[in-house]
Amino acid sequence: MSQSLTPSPRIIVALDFAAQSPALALVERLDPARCRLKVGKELFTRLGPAFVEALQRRGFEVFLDLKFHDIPNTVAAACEAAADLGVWMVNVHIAGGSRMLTETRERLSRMARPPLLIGVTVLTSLDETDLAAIGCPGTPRERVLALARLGQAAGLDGIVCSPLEAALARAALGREFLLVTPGVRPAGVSVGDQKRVMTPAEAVAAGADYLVIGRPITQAADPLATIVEIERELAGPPAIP
Ligand SMILES: O=c1ccn([C@@H]2O[C@H](COP(=O)(O)O)[C@@H](O)[C@H]2O)c(=O)[nH]1
Repeated sequence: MSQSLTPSPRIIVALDFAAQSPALALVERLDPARCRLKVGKELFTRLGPAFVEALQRRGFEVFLDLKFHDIPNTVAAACEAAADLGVWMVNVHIAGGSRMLTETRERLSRMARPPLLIGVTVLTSLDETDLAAIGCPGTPRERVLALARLGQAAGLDGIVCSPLEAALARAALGREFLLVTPGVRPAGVSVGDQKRVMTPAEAVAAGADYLVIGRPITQAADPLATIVEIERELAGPPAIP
């Protein structure tokens, strides 16, 4: 899959809300030319496919972030169901294994307009100590790279990683492989439950294609202005005449 060198829009707003009305109130203030939307486990469990369709009717491309992790047939079928919704991007946990990935890749590739298939490497809320506690020795960087290579070999379109691993992943996996990075915080904003974070400009400089940003935008007094501010940060300082 060929990608533009500067995918536009780069910002994916994570819609993590407990109900439809605050989520739609935020969406009404956003612009599909400036961001895509991510629907995760909380809203999808509450509202289901109808909510995704409502966002798409408003002109937004949707990343359905359900991070499937199950046996190959189950994950492949779930991704087909997501594709039937017409979403732009879906994801699975690469730790589900090579057969799960290849089966999903094959089944999506048979569809007329498959979504981008992205693999989660190491959640951005985990550090080396957390990994050790779940029986995974080594650094997040080592594990991200190993999982990313498995995902690339299975034909995924890209990975979810933290911006801290983006440069390493970009160097190892090439320009075409998509890097989707949560764990993004504008300077001075609370990191919350995230552990591996960078600013938007640092993430893009490191090689990230798409920035997943939730609370810094959804909890801002003016979410669209926050997006515009992040876009300015990404564009860099104005040229000196
Ligand atoms: O490793 C991962 C994978 C997914 N996420 C999701 O991204 C957003 C981040 O939200 P913030 O409010 O900007 O922290 C959230 O929906 C997560 O489920 C992630 O953070 N890390």
